[in-house]
Amino acid sequence: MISQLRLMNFRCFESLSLEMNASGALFVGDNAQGKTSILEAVCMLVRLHSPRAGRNSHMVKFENNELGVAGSCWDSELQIRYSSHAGMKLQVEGEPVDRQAEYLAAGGLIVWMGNEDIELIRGSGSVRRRYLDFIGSQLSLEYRVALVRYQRALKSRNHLLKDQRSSQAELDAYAQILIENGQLISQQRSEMVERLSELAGDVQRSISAGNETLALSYQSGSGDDLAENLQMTEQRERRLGQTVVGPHRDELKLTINGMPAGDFASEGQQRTIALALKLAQGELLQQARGKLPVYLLDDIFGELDTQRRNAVFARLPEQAQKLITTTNLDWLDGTYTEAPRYRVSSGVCELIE
Ligand SMILES: Nc1ncnc2c1ncn2[C@@H]1O[C@H](COP(=O)(O)OP(=O)(O)OP(=O)(O)O)[C@@H](O)[C@H]1O
Repeated sequence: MISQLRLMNFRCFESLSLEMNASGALFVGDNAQGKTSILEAVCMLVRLHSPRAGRNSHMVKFENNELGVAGSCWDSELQIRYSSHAGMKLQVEGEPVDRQAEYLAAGGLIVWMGNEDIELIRGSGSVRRRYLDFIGSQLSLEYRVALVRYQRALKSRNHLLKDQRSSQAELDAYAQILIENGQLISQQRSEMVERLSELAGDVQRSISAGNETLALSYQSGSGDDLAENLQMTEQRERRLGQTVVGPHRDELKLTINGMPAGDFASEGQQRTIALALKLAQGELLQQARGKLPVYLLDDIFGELDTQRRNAVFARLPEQAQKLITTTNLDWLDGTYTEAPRYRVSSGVCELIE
């Protein structure tokens, strides 16, 4: 769990210092006041990952050069400093660490739930691959390392494929990195999807009162043999200037009652599927890692009908720390009363007595 969070020049916060208890907190405020930024900072601190910033520089408060995020997570004291000229500087227990993998070894777990999760059903395959990658990276450091290597090699190989002068030896060298790391990624994604399908199917059944069958399946973008397929497609790849086989072309297929969810699920069913996928993520992480994730719930409860809201609360582990943002407390009918409440306004966060 997170017991302390400190921010400096993060988004609209010049500074913030929060002590948190095991149950979590409710952050209440109008739109654009800084609620989501607090959850984003927690996600950065624990996983070095922002669910919404394309670039780290976007998180630095306007007209400043450097941001700081620090805090106490799962009994480790963590600190991030970032500036565009010096990049990311990390510390664990007050000691600098050079590698992100070393920082992440502290091993905190996060589930982020937000209204944009509906894109998991409606959006492109990249949204679903990111969902799997965020889980995979929390399940094993090995997965994260393979993913980073794969993505770097893919970028370099695509660059070479666009250049007529690039040599076969160079292309082969990058293909080898894709093969080595791609196999691990495919293998782990396939195992993850099998377990997620069971868990998400169960959540969907409980939220829909047993009426709906949700199933997940993994469709490999590598074919049966990535090495062979890379060789076979190389001429086409040279023409197109990009690598066309590999895990970056994987799909996570979602079906509801046997039909593709993106094409046939109603708006309400899609919302339930999005919840089911995220709740399944939490259950998988908990089972595999033997500890509870922190749940970051970004403004979802005001949007949900009572039945779905109750179903989500019933499914969230009681002991898990939950950080919840909301624009109003109208929905809070005794469901979640024990957590401290904070008012967030123009980048200032104050405890509501
Ligand atoms: N780098 C930045 N520096 C300063 N302010 C920023 C930066 N990035 C975003 N903001 C601003 O911070 C404010 C808070 O954004 P945030 O998304 O945290 O609000 P919110 O309270 O969650 O709003 P909503 O309820 O609409 O989701 C917004 O006004 C946004 O424009």
